Amino acid sequence: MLRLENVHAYYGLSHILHGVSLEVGDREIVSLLGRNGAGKTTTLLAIMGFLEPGPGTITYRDRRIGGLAPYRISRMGVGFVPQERGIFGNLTVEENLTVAARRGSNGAWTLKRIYELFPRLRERAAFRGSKLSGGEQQMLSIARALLLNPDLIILDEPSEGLAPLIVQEILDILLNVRAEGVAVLIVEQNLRAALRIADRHYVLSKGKVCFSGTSEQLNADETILKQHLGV
Ligand SMILES: Nc1ncnc2c1ncn2[C@@H]1O[C@H](COP(=O)(O)OP(=O)(O)OP(=O)(O)O)[C@@H](O)[C@H]1O
Repeated sequence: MLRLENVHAYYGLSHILHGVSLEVGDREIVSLLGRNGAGKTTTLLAIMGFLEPGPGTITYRDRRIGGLAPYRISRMGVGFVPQERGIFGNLTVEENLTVAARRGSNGAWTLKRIYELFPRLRERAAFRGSKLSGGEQQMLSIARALLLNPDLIILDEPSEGLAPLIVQEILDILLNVRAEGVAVLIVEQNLRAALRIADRHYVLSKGKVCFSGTSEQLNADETILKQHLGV
């Protein structure tokens, strides 16, 4: 569904990604791991069209998306949940959701279904975005991405700064989302969270993939765990 082949990315003159290749299949949950500064966020920004395209190819459903504007990539069915969450603090939860829904197609994800998946958001429907807890903001950000009816949802460290119980809740939501047919690419610092939900993992180091494999293979690779994941 999503394929990166030998992708390079730059911030000005700084060469950050040095030939990243990875794949996400239909209905798969794939994690992207690595230490701070390894290039995880940069990889997501390159996929979503926020960076000038460098050498390498990025394809989504066999169409090249490198160089397309972010809104076009999201309209093709790629939802993005950025690290800073991107919700409107001065709008209510329901307004945040209806603004997102209006931009989407008449697809499967409706406000009603979103409230079934996120009962907390229904309870908080009249609250302003800025009054939500970190976990609720993260849920709202995921809900907004789903209302665009994506086939693939990409998340940048959704567990960052959240209490373990809320992290569990968010991981359960992502498992439900996958059960509905949506593939997931998730950047994580939290190895346990990644091992819990992802089918396969990629580990980045200095802008290169230094490991790719299943949870079982990752758990068995002590060098990768020690050197690149600090376990
Ligand atoms: N806007 C920018 N301009 C220049 N360099 C940047 C910029 N953003 C990130 N970098 C550099 O790019 C490298 C990769 O950063 P990136 O944010 O992709 O890492 P990461 O793996 O997501 O780590 P983190 O968990 O810290 O977000 C780092 O060396 C970082 O300092």
